[in-house]
Amino acid sequence: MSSPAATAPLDVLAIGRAGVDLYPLQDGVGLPDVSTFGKYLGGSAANVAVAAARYGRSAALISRTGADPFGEFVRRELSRLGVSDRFIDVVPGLNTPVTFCEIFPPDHFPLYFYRDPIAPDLVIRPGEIDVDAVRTARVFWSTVTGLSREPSRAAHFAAWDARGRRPLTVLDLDYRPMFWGSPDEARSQVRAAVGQVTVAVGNLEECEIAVGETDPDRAADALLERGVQLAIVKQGPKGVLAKTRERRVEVAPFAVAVVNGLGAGDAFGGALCHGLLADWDLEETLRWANAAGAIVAGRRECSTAMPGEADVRHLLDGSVARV
Ligand SMILES: Nc1ncnc2c1ncn2[C@@H]1O[C@H](COP(=O)(O)OP(=O)(O)O)[C@@H](O)[C@H]1O
Ligand SMILES: O=C(O)C[C@@H](O)[C@H](O)C(=O)COP(=O)(O)O
Repeated sequence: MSSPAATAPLDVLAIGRAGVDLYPLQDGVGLPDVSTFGKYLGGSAANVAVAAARYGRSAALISRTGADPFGEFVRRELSRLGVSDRFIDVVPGLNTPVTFCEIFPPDHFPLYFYRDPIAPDLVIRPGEIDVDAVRTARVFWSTVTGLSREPSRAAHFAAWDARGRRPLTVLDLDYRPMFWGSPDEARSQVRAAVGQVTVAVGNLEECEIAVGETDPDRAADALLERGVQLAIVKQGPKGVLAKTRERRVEVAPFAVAVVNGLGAGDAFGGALCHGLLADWDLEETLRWANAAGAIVAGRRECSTAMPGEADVRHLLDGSVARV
């Protein structure tokens, strides 16, 4: 795969976490008993960019790594997987983040993030944002982790200011409690961020942080009331609800034998970008995104597990029964 030309507007520009996922090669055991690990590109925003690139979309990631061999791996792997690394800088003195998980199918996948004292992706400064790239990207994708610390928080707001709430400005509500001082701190930052975007996507726990609602319909309505044009509430193996001012669409999930549910949300995100860019009907886009999520839930890792068009079509064409 080739990286997009530096001058052309990107289909998808994401900003956020990039790192190394070290995932157990044994399932059903805790980390004290795991003996071997696989090494994969990780980080939610990186995964979404890779997922979009899999469908032929031009994609780039704004992020940072440490000045270490894992940082080199992240940049090399992004490029190999079709995501431009031209907005990835090195932060001297910090380590590239490493993430471990435990794999207890079908529904228990605890994550262990090693991002202390601060992850390089949280030291992106406002003046370092390529505002032209942010303004012209067809999709600008961000996640709420970027709001958890300065200077990254100011950099996100600078990017949104430059973009001016232009469609398709997406916020992944991706709330990870361990990155925040308190849920209340997250609430106030995420609420301010919702007012900058046109699409919000999150699960029920994340919607509670964003708008104080845990009922899917009420959560979507509350996001729309804050000026979002498309609100998407993911419910894991229960599927997804999406609302615009005119429409309410609910799409069932696909049944899969779950290996590792981590990464399903990012697969959903990359597929969502693809469907929105293609201007597909909302229901069709969500069916595609659910299928992509299910495929990754059926695989061990995240980035390199992202499906291509043929994989998704295979599932959509009914080769595997729907729930
Ligand atoms: N166990 C599963 N079986 C089938 N589909 C799944 C499963 N987990 C997730 N998905 C699909 O992936 C989408 C995103 O996953 P979800 O777990 O809701 O995201 P997140 O990881 O961000 O919370 C879901 O809407 C669903 O369609
Ligand atoms: O997001 C991270 O920093 C690590 C990811 O690579 C990770 O595996 C993950 O949590 C995926 O997120 P999800 O798609 O929301 O399950």
